[in-house]
Amino acid sequence: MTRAVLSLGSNLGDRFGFLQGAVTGLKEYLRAVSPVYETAAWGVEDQPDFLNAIVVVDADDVDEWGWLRLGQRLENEAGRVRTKHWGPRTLDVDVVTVDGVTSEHPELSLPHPGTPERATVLIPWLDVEPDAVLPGHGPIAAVMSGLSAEGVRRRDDLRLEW
Ligand SMILES: Nc1ncnc2c1ncn2[C@@H]1O[C@H](COP(=O)(O)OP(=O)(O)OP(=O)(O)O)[C@@H](O)[C@H]1O
Ligand SMILES: Nc1nc2c(c(=O)[nH]1)N=C(CO)CN2
Repeated sequence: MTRAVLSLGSNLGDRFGFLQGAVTGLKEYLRAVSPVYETAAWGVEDQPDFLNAIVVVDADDVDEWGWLRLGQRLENEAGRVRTKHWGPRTLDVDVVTVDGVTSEHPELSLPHPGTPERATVLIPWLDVEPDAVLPGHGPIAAVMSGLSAEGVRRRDDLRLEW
């Protein structure tokens, strides 16, 4: 059994529809789905706000590479066009962690190296797994306590169905 935490993001087109499409595509594996957050863009700041959410998935027959491929398939189904690094996208699916797996492979780095700096990942993750631990960094609540939550706003009017 591999349990994974995936982060979903969208800042182009029907943002909520793309997140809902990803959740629907993961239906058979879902264990938890976070609230949706409207978040100011980090990295390249001159782009539209994102919607971000976290899902927890698990499966007997999907390993870490399987989660990556599944995420990439969902991105492609959302019509994602790869343009610039950290640029706007219809759907981004990042593999945040896979239980028991660390990797420094350039195509699959685990835990995802951006996680300790990203309130856009940690805040929704805390909603669904308040006691989670980020390997190498400690409890996610402690990691988040060192970051600002500015620009991360919960959208209670948007609920992902699963
Ligand atoms: N944990 C991971 N989850 C998803 N992709 C990863 C991971 N580790 C490495 N990658 C690789 O990152 C590459 C680029 O992904 P992508 O274009 O989505 O990056 P990005 O979303 O712009 O930036 P970031 O990865 O910092 O969020 C992919 O080809 C993928 O193989
Ligand atoms: N708020 C926010 N900003 C981003 C995000 C994201 O998911 N949320 N993803 C990016 C590329 O991975 C770049 N910037």
